[in-house]
Amino acid sequence: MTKKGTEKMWQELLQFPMGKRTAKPRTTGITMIIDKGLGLGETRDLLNLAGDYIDFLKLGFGTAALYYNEVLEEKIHLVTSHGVDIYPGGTFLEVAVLQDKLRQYLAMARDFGFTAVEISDGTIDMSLQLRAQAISTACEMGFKVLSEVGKKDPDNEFEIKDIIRLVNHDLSCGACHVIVEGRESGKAVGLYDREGNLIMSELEELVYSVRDASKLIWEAPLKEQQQELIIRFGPNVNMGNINPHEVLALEALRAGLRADTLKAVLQRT
Ligand SMILES: O=C(O)[C@H](CS(=O)(=O)O)OP(=O)(O)O
Repeated sequence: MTKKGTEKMWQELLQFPMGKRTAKPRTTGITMIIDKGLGLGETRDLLNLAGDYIDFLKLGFGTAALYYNEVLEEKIHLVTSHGVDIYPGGTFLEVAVLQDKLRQYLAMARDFGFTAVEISDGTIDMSLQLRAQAISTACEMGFKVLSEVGKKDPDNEFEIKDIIRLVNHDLSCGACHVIVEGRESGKAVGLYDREGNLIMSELEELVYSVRDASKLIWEAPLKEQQQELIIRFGPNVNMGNINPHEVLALEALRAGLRADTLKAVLQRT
């Protein structure tokens, strides 16, 4: 029995997703996963199981540099053939910027077949001018451009007003989405406190002040964060840095097929 067939059978019996869930290709309700080294077989399994629920796959950090060429090319082909955009981690671009090789980096990423890139300065310093130039050059080269706001070092954090300014800047330069930093850990970074709780006053200020909050992708690696974002924004909130093994679990949260969001999502139906 095909997956579609199975889903249809359940849907004849039960109404879900509760809340209106967007379908691919999506502009809201995006799920971005962080891939820290899935092999080809694992990637194929993941896409066969959950490809409908994945919009972007990030090859975390600089792991793209560590693949055998043929494996990377095959993986990119496999991922894109499932309608999923693929891009190297922002840290890899930061390495290229530090070495003054931005254009060459973008050209190589395009030659490999990456469909998106991330422009970030989580670890390095980047002038606004260079940031604007990086975003517009990548757009001209045909990439979907995701920018990211936030620093990885908790002692060198941006203030919320700086984050707001950068989000608006990046959207005006052509970024299709702006990622709000949350790292893999989801703790003591961006809008998360040391325990991983969302600092709601900052979140509300950000959402209220940016020109289009629907373009934000919240890095939310922990279930409690995903739950809180769905309760605040609904099933079609954009979320990133999702563990590949938790894509269906997140989709169940979005659809109200999990105790943690069942009532909240039902209320929106
Ligand atoms: O993949 C990366 O480069 C990092 C991962 S983490 O923040 O170091 O956990 O994320 P990015 O959002 O791309 O900067």
